[in-house]
Amino acid sequence: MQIEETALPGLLVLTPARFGDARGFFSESWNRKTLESKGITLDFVQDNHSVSAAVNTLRGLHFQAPPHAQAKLVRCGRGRIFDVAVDIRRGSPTCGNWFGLELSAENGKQLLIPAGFLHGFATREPDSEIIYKCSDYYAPECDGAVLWSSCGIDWGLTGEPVLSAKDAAAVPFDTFKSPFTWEGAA
Ligand SMILES: Cc1cn([C@H]2C[C@H](O)[C@@H](COP(=O)(O)OP(=O)(O)O[C@H]3O[C@H](C)C(=O)[C@H](O)[C@H]3O)O2)c(=O)[nH]c1=O
Repeated sequence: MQIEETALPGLLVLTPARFGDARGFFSESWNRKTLESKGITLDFVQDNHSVSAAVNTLRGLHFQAPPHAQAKLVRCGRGRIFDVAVDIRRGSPTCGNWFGLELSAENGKQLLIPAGFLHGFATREPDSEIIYKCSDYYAPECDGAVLWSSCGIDWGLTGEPVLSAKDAAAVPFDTFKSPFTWEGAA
């Protein structure tokens, strides 16, 4: 398991080992003990799985507010996505900053997103599949969204995004009031 820090504190890129042979490969996509041995102690309770048919499908930017904030461990099971997290922890040195990277079935990379971040992705291939672990259960009453085009993110779209009505009508970042604070803030 390779673990890389990013410019946003707490946001990590994980690359599990792959054991290849003539049949293909085997990989432990998640192992609690492995993460705990690296100091990552998240208690995941729900797995999510979505498939997006069209290229340039954009889902996000979403979060769940406390008391049901979710950390997520995101990977791509088929195709290719550009996965994005935005730091919305008030008082964080990188509050308002975003990070994105390509997750694909081929590169096997994962994004570990702590609570306190917006999450979204745009698909780069048809029928791309995202699979992600969440550290709290779905709580629609705590569900929130920020407009995908209001955070200065370079999504790398090659056409108009395919959006849900909810995402198309989300609040712009500059009027959004984050429910998260930076733990280390004085
Ligand atoms: C998130 C969620 C949704 N649902 C139901 C609610 C709706 O009837 C249906 C589609 O939900 P939504 O349009 O919110 O799905 P996405 O647009 O893929 O949202 C997700 O995409 C972004 C990238 C995320 O990180 C979040 O996990 C999540 O917000 O699934 C559930 O039953 N359980 C759930 O945990």
